[in-house]
Amino acid sequence: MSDKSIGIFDSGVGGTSIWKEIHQLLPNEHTIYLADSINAPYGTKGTKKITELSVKNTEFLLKKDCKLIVVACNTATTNAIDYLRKTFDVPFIGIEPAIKPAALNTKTNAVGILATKGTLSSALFSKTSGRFASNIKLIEREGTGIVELIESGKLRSDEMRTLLHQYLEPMLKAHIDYLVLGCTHYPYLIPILLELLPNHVKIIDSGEAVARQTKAILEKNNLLNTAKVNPKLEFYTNGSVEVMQSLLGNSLDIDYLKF
Ligand SMILES: N[C@@H](CCC(=O)O)C(=O)O
Repeated sequence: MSDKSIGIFDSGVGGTSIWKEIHQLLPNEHTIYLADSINAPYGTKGTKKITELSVKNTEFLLKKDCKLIVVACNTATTNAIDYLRKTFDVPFIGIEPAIKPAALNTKTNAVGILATKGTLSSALFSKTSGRFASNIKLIEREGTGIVELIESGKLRSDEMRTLLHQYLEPMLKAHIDYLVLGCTHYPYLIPILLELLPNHVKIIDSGEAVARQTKAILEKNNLLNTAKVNPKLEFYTNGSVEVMQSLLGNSLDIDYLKF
């Protein structure tokens, strides 16, 4: 049993989509979320820079005595998680695009994946796609510009619809029946994607799986918080508090903090 916090970080506000899944599954846990929005997007940076920023984020959360770190960013996971695990003595949970379930279930043998350049060009991604998707057509598109629009509060904008339309077009031409969201900012696009995609295309993201894995690792290490307390929910950002608030809503008792 441990009443320390779960630490969660992302290049910005996107990882709050993962935080929601974790909070829903583990409502007793104290959490500290770190949005490094000033350095977003990570997806256009190289592995060295992404690793450096991920180390800085981890150190921030460890100074706050977190018991486990969730890397709520596909780009940071695919580029830096090996290094983090080697460097810090704390359990890490990462997130990767959910290619496996899409590849196993596709009927058209064509799966679309939208992710950042940093994720799609990583060694971990090519290993995972080689392993699970070698027999299917994988239509990869870099979501250039999407993270920037979300970070600047332009989630529901004409610019966003234009970008998405452009990225989905080649996927629809290839008759995909699954679209994998390979960036934690993208679950916020689902309402718009549902309007743009035909009904038979299913959207998959990895949020729920990450929450289940977080629970399993806490259990395994005897770190679950079994006390019935009101959890402390702290959200640190070096960007806009308003954008973060707009994604999380007002119903939760959250402390928003600048750093
Ligand atoms: N949250 C994003 C990071 C995107 C970015 O900063 O480019 C991810 O999962 O990949």
